[in-house]
Amino acid sequence: MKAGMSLRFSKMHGAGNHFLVLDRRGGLPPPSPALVRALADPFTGVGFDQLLTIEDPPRAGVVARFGIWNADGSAAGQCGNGARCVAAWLRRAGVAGGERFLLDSPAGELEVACLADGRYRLGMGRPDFAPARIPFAAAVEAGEYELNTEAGRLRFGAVSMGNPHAVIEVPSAARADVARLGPALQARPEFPEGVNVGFAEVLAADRIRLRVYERGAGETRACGSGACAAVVVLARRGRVGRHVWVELPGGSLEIDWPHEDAQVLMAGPAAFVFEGQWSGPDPESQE
Ligand SMILES: N[C@H](CCC[C@H](N)C(=O)O)C(=O)O
Repeated sequence: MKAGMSLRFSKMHGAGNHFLVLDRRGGLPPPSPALVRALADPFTGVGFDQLLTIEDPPRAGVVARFGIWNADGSAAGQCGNGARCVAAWLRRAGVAGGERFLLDSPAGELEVACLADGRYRLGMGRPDFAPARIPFAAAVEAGEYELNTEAGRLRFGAVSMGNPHAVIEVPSAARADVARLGPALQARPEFPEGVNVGFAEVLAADRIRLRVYERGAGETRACGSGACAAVVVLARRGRVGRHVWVELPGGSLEIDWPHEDAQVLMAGPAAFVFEGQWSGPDPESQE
């Protein structure tokens, strides 16, 4: 994008996980990492956890594709809360017509269902526990791992939901030292592409509390793929059932994982906050 740029965007959130939504279907080039960082600045930019782009669909039958950038400018493979906001954006724009449609994401196609209560339910794909595809450097797929970090020895489950997740079970999510343990695990070389770190407190077989220190964004008020990751890790451990309410600081998500080979279903809200226009110099020339 050239000097003296101007961008129209939508500001949205899904359970408090907040986004800038940029329509690229008119041929807008992908945002540079420098532009993402400039827009993410809460003081001189717009402020968000992720920037989501709306893009032309890769094939007939798919309504649109969306791209995902974390606030630090890094690209991501999946964003559950963001996918619901993209679905709401496409519905309001009249691009998506019916109650059910397909979206394409960097992690593949997602089935969207618009629920009568105003929430959106997404098929988030099947969890992948294979270390090589998380990616996580482990000799064998153990599901559960331990690592010595600068914040002490941590025990966690590891899984990909199209993006990498580590889930640590804690006695109290409120008292978890998220700001110290999250970066400590992310710093480990065993996660060569980084990792989103979830801190899960089991309240009942169908209810957990969760906080997530996200890759490229820090602690967010909610993480959709993180909620899916926490449920599948805890379900495999026998700590929760197959239908779980996940209570995050910004709201609740409803997760279903019918059986070991099934895809994970996530239902939750999507909200519009405001429409805006950003103008500024090309950050590429500033960095
Ligand atoms: N930070 C994540 C992307 C956003 C995921 C989260 N906001 C969600 O709702 O799934 C990553 O780098 O993999």
